[in-house]
Amino acid sequence: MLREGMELTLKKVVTPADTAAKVASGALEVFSTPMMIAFMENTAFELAQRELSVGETTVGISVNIRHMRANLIGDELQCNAVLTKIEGKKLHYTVEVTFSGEVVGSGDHVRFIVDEKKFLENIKK
Ligand SMILES: CC(C)(COP(=O)(O)OP(=O)(O)OC[C@H]1O[C@@H](n2cnc3c(N)ncnc32)[C@H](O)[C@@H]1OP(=O)(O)O)[C@@H](O)C(=O)NCCC(=O)NCCS
Repeated sequence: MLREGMELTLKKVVTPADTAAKVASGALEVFSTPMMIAFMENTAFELAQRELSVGETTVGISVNIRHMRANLIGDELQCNAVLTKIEGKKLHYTVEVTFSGEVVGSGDHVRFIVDEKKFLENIKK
């Protein structure tokens, strides 16, 4: 069962697929902001998914993130997500990525609990 205050920490090593040059968010071979946000979303998603029923999942509906420190391929990062507030189907998180104890990026993220089948059926074509 989901409870306010739950948290999860995941690790990841920066790979060549994660760079700004690779995902076209910039020119340099450094850890990209979109892949940092994907790591934050993945941590928040995993935290919720472990507690949901079969057929339920979460989708991301909001991110408000700062990226404060650059990283190179091979750096081992940690992401911590804390479920700060449950508001009906809305799950509010704080997320923080660190490298060697220094903050790489942080911010707020919101996910929404959906029924997988209904969500896909409701997408307008
Ligand atoms: C999640 C989603 C289905 C909610 O739509 P819905 O079921 O019609 O629900 P509503 O529009 O009534 O919104 C429910 C609540 O979420 C809020 N909300 C919905 N989308 C939001 C967004 N993008 N940012 C912030 N709040 C949002 C609404 O303001 C509402 O808040 P309230 O209950 O306090 O009034 C819809 O926003 C959506 O499909 N978003 C895209 C998600 C996505 O594709 N993510 C990427 C894949 S993981």
